[in-house]
Amino acid sequence: MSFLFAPCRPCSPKPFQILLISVTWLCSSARTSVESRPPGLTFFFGTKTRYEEVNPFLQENPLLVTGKQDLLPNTCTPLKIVSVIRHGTRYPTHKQIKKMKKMHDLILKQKGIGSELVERLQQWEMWYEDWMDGQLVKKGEQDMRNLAYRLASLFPSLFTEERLKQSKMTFTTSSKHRCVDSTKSFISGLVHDYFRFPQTPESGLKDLPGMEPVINDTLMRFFDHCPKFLVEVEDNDTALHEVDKFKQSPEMKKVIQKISTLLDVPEQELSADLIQMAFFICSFELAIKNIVNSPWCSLFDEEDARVLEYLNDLKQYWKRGYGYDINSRSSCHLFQHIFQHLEIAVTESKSSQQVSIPVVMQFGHAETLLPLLALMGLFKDETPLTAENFISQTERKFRSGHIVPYASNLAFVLYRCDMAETQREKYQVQLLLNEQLLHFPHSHSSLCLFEEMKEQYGHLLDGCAISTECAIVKTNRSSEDEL
Ligand SMILES: O=P(O)(O)O[C@H]1[C@H](OP(=O)(O)O)[C@@H](OP(=O)(O)O)[C@H](O)[C@@H](O)[C@H]1OP(=O)(O)O
Repeated sequence: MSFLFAPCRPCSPKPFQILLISVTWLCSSARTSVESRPPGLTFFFGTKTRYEEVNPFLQENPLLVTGKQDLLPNTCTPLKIVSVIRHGTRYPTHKQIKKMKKMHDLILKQKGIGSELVERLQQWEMWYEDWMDGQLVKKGEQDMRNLAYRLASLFPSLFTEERLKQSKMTFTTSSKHRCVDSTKSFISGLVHDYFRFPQTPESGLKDLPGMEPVINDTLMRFFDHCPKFLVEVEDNDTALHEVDKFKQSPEMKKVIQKISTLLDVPEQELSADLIQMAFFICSFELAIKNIVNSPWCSLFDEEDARVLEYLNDLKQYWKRGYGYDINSRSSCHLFQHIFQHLEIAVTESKSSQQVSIPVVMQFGHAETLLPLLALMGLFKDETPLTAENFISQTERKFRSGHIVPYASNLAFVLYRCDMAETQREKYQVQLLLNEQLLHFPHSHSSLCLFEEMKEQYGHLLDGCAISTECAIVKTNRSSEDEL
């Protein structure tokens, strides 16, 4: 979907603005058709972005497979697919739901006749409840079922009924309920939607050996098991100082002023966090309920959306991406695990054996994918994202909403090419992100010889031991030095 210009801002009823009201009315009436379509903010929601934003054709047909022409020619046979998949669309976390209530209460306590927008916001029902806490929503289940159907359709020689029955597919997941439920939905999409096994209560997945999710947080939540990351980033209040600084930036202050005027709420009662939360309510209403004209969206225009997107991207950059080396280094075990799967398949193929596990599906979080992508050098900008360079980073590569929306997925596909002129060229790997070809940074090609990949990433295979990378190094300063 080409994002549309933002909906008109309803203006507050002040006498001197009669002329502006009439102009604004004309503007809004001209844009009524825009109001009836998704607001022009949908590609700025960062990690709260719908999957459909990166593949807009899915809005019309969620089962449409478009990438077949991008795959290797029939002279090359897919041997294995290893994927890392973010869970589907989810509810806000309880942390965010608390902020939602605070923001909505600020608006509810407004007395007298406010603007039409304030009234719409006051009439809006705060339907989010603490129990939701990041759980997968129905749309998220559908995200996963549809993704399973599309991946199987893209690689029918890998996703065969025979392999399904012989439990030659593995499904590993983070322990978080949204990931476990995403895995179950993905499997159900394969079994019932793609292979069309009858979906009856008794035809549970238990009848299919090996079709149960296996929880492995060492792999899918590696950041929780890396002491150096926990101490230096997760539990370090100063780690996100660039995020904190941007919350006080001129760009953010301008957004706060705008919202203060629109809501007639004193600026000192607002904050970047609360305004980001209002922006996220717009995203959740769209992603979860497909509400395209939420009053929360009418608070923002594209200029605001770009600032709020950058605030979220700064968090992801410094907490999950290139901000600190440990963010990506903590994902080495996952990368090595993926590569090992490919290497085993090459070995099996070279000895003319059947590939033992041709399908490896792994379900995690945005914070599983972002460090892994950073480790591979993907979406790296020349200049770090900071609180000071919002303007110059307008065309940045690191835009979390374009990389890790809900249901985002990174796939390594191993092929055997029998017509290859040399043994070195026989095994090749294609990289796909969100079902689209992704170029390896070292070659700017989406195709890499397996041997070349081994050479390019050898430093991660041999020189990145989690026990060393995640160890907390005690400084040898004496206690006096620390006084
Ligand atoms: O700001 P919230 O609470 O939504 O942040 C979540 C993470 O959501 P995200 O920032 O990625 O939109 C959530 O990642 P997800 O991929 O599972 O949605 C993460 O698991 C959760 O712990 C929160 O991350 P945080 O870094 O602890 O804020």
